[in-house]
Amino acid sequence: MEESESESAAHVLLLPFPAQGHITPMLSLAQLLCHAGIHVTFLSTEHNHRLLTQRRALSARFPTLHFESIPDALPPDQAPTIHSLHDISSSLRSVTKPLLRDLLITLAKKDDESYRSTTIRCPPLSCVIIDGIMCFAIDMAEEVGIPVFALRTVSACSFWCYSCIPDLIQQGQLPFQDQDMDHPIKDIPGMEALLRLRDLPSFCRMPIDHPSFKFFMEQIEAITRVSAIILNTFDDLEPLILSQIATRFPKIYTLGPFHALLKSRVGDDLSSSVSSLRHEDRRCMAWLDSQQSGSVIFVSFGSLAKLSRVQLLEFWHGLINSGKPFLWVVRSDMLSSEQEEHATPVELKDGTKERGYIAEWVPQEEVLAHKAVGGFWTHSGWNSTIEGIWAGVPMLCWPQLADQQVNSRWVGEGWKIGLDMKDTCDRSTVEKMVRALMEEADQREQIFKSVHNFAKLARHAVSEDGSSYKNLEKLIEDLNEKIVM
Ligand SMILES: O=c1ccn([C@@H]2O[C@H](COP(=O)(O)OP(=O)(O)O[C@H]3O[C@H](CO)[C@@H](O)[C@H](O)[C@H]3O)[C@@H](O)[C@H]2O)c(=O)[nH]1
Repeated sequence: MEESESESAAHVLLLPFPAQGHITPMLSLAQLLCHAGIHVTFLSTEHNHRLLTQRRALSARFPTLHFESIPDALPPDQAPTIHSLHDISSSLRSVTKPLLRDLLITLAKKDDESYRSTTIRCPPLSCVIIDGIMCFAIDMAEEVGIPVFALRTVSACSFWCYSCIPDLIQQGQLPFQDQDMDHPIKDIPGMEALLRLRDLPSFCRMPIDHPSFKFFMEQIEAITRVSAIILNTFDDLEPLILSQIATRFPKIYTLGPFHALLKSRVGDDLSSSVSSLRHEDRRCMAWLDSQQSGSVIFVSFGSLAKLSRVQLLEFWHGLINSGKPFLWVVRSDMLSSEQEEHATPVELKDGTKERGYIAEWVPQEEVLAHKAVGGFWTHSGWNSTIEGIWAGVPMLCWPQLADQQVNSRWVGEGWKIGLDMKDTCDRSTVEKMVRALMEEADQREQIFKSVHNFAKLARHAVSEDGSSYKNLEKLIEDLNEKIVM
């Protein structure tokens, strides 16, 4: 192969947080930048590097995309889930952080040796884009003198809510104890009439000295030091909140929905599975083909959610009692650790045959686009939410962690594109909510109208005249300019 050289002089290191919901948007961003000729070093922890089986295909498609790995302290056989945010963040700090410093120094040198073997000449590192919860990397990049941007993989409304937590503490609204969970939160600008205590990010339910609370507070403080924020949202979805964020973060690039912008810019032939850390059960697509249009409720709680056996069975009974056909992603690591980890209750699988399909992992974007799917029961992870909006599918929300509490409130009461059933999980509520989402004509029509409107706005955002498309051009220009400066 002849030696070629990319036109871009920019070389960006992308540092995702090691979990599916963070790797997927970061890898979409990597492809968008490489498509514009920018050199990208995509740095995963060793464990996830091995699981990214499509690395070769991606590097062949994008010659300026380089995959690198960095050790963490997790056992090699550990499933790709976070058992504890605290464990993973302390392993990143103790093991990954010092190595990252050495890597940044190496990549920042001109004529870097590590790329001599490749056919593309790679310029010295010019920018680091970290996941917004990998803030320990800011110190390293500052030390080496490289600008840092942050990709925040949550919605703008969640990001803004996180940013306002220090204010709520200062005003004495947090921490809260034995208070009515429906107590309104009035002091988050832009969402005055919307949130209740139960809608705040889940760590707000913990004592202020809990490691998770401290972890998030550190990130909230540190992220104010980055030069720019990138968000997987689009301007027409969260305009008021984005203007609030701009009062504290002057440089924001909204590029969402990432997966749709990727298809719009790079092409339709890309599989949505390139970033998957798990094996997909594609047989579910044939099962969907056999179902009536709009009849199926798709149930997926993302890559991290844990359920107790009681919750799992309540959900299952509720689904069965609703009488709706369902496609349900039940990961083998989904039962909480004190339960039998790798057991899906036999009762559940056997009893499902006639009424639904249970899968370990599915091609979610394809499933949401299938005509048989008429509703999406989700944990309100941001990727799932924005994928649901893009697909125009009404949502039922059962949030569990972190930002999910905020997203589900916005889905139910902000955007009115679904129903929020947070903090409940008994079978009769599940049955009632599934029926309400799938059957109640007036309500369904309202939700449909609203979600279809946002799906239309999302299509505009990623088109050539749209905000996300233009913001990407601006980002590329700015990344390239940094080299000249
Ligand atoms: O069978 C499945 C199930 C999920 N997915 C994909 O996995 C991703 C899941 O992401 P998300 O919906 O955001 O959920 P989590 O995996 O829980 O993501 C974590 O990261 C998100 C982004 O920061 C946060 O919003 C969540 O709260 C946090 O739990 C999505 O792209 C899905 O399409 C599949 O491809 N197949």
